[in-house]
Amino acid sequence: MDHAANVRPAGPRTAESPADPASGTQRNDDWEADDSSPVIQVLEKIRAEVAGLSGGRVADYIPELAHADPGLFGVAAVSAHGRSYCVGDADYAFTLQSISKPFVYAIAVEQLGLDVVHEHVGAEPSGEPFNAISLDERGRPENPMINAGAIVTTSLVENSEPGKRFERIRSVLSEFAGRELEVDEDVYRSETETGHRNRALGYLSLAGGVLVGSVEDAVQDYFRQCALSVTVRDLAVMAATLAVGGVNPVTGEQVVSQRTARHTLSIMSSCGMYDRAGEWGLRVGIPAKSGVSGGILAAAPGAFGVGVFSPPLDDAGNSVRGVAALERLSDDYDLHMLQMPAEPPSPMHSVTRDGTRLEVRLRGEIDFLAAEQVVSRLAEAIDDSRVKSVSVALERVSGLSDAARGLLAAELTELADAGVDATVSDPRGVREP
Ligand SMILES: NC(=O)CC[C@H](N)C(=O)O
Repeated sequence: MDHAANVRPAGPRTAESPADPASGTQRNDDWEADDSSPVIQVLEKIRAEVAGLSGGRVADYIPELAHADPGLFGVAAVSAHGRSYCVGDADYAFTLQSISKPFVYAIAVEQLGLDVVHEHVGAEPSGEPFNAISLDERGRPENPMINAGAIVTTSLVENSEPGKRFERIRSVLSEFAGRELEVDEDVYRSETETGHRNRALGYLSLAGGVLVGSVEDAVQDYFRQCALSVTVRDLAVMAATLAVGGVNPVTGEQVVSQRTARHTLSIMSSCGMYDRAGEWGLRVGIPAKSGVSGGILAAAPGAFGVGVFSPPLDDAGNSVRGVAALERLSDDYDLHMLQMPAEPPSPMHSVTRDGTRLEVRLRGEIDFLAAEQVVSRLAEAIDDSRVKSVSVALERVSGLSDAARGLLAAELTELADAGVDATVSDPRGVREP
């Protein structure tokens, strides 16, 4: 493969601001930071720190992958609002390999539902290498992130037109990336000529009664999904799409449901790094997926999508510099998913008492936790003999979750039962489901 031909021209590197920088919620088509951005400086610092790490080996069991230059390194981050930050060999194209697995899992879950998918494949970390020959006691591969489970997951993807299953996979993965992804035919050919262990895993799953259709069809589509060509920027957009509930933050397209995105992040966090999943959870704590070409995709929920690329792998098959870069990023910038969240602003804009009347003005997005604060404050009015009436103002509320709506309604009933006259002003209609 001619790697020079694989270098895409750099994308637009404008420093244009989003249309409404103050809102921070504006979707950005191709908004990419320039070198002066402090976020770029953060990524540059991480690149400098990991550049000297020399361990690891470039994968060669797929012969075409052996040509990769071990010195390549690229990292990209895309924010929940679609702004992108790229450093190093960010436009170098490589193949997705196992990073395709969570996305094909998302397609299967979206089409068939979680329960049907997991009749065919487990959801437990295997503690074994990605190409292990193992099925659980029910005859299912242990999870959809190891090869056996991924081949089964691919076999589950439905398409109304027979033989067009891969086209469906390619098109949804392209929606995740926000651009048309294409197969690297050299890598595909190289794996189909040598990937007999994956065929064996397919037959084992067929014998277990969990692979649907023909093994060769499933394995062919699996090899093609692994050979889709991407850059770290693509990985970061794909990760950001999972991190923000299935909506691509660059194109604005809802690719999968919020629930499917959450299921996918769950599987990535328990099984995405093969037999290093526990260590990864401890040191990085960001749902992630690695691939043997040297890519790692990491999705920090609600915050960032990150893509890293560096071909030399450790003995679990994870990029050595990629792992080190994500460890630093997580630790230095508090991206661990179990990091204590910052205290959110109070949902009460003001609480005032005027004689016998208590007025509570709420603000922002009210979720279950915020509503719990509000109802506990309203409940104090029942014990306060000075208060005869309560007014709750929702003018500044931008949204109420179903759970919050339920808590508020129950507390208003409590107040009424206790003889406190409660009124709600809701000019924006946020109490309507
Ligand atoms: N870990 C990986 O990236 C493995 C993917 C590769 N296509 C294989 O099946 O062996």
